Amino acid sequence: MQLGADHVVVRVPATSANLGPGFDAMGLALALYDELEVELRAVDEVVVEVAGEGAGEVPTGEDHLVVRALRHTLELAGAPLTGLRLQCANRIPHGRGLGSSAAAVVAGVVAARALLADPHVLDATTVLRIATEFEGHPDNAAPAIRGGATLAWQGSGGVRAVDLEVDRRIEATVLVPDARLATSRARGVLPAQVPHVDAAFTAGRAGLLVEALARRPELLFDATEDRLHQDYRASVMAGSAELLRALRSEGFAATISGAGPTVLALTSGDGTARLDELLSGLVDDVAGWRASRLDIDTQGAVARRIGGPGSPGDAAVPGPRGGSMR
Ligand SMILES: Nc1ncnc2c1ncn2[C@@H]1O[C@H](COP(=O)(O)OP(=O)(O)O)[C@@H](O)[C@H]1O
Ligand SMILES: N[C@@H](CCOP(=O)(O)O)C(=O)O
Repeated sequence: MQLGADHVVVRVPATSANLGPGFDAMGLALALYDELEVELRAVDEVVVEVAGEGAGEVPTGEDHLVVRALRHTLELAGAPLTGLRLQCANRIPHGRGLGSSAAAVVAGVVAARALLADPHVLDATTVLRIATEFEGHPDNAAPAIRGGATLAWQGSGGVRAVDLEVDRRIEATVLVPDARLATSRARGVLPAQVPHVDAAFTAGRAGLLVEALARRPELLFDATEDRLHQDYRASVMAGSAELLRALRSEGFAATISGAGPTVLALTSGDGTARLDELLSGLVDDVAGWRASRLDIDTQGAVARRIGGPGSPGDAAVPGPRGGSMR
């Protein structure tokens, strides 16, 4: 496959995975974005510039996660390897349970797709498959690619995802601590097996969550209960576990976001005002935490080609269904 562009810009949303009972399956895209610019170079070198989250921390060469995902995707598509310059403006905090690593991987795959002469050779399922190979689980990658809420699963036909309806009344608030926790560490404290009764409890709640998200926000409190991961992880995120308990004891549909330590609260109507009131009263108790209300992103990852001299100008790269990557 030939390359069809040499300069692209990509935007990828943060994601909150699990949503309580949907461990490794459900996720929600949030309007907090990493933006990246990739320019191909004739010289065979990689230059990475990072501003914002991760600056001075992440590698700046071939080991950079975006570069690895981009290279891997171009290789799979049989495109020629070239040097490149990558500029990252990162807003998704790292190691907080807001899908920064999935966003980086999806950014690399989507940038590679946009560079190809025919981006349609990589459909949304293929993009998800490649991203899941890097991440190990598809629950962040699916909403990062598709936007909105998604349910992803791995079956005999490979990894797949469907969109879940989200009632417009639902609002998302994230409570992000300064402290980080690597997803690998939070996965390491999970047991190999869980009691059947807990699996049954959680499966029921995951089904209920689909209905609560779609049209019954008043069911979100029950629907976000989980017995597969949050309690087991409390030992590695004591502050988050305490905040989660406090919010749930006040009736809020709060969960650990992804592998933590961020806490996500889903509210609607009066509940949103009540949460704001509670949080403003807690300011002194929650030093080291930042609360943000984030819109639910509905576009997912988007890419644009930048026109060079003699080319017709900038152009959005259509997703497999014409619009975004959905
Ligand atoms: N934009 C990025 N660019 C490069 N590496 C990244 C980026 N985002 C995340 N990473 C890598 O992923 C790690 C965080 O991944 P992880 O522990 O899964 O937490 P998160 O919940 O934020 O995804 C970072 O420490 C960094 O190594
Ligand atoms: N299902 C995963 C989700 C990890 O999300 P992240 O945003 O913390 O990377 C898990 O719970 O381990």
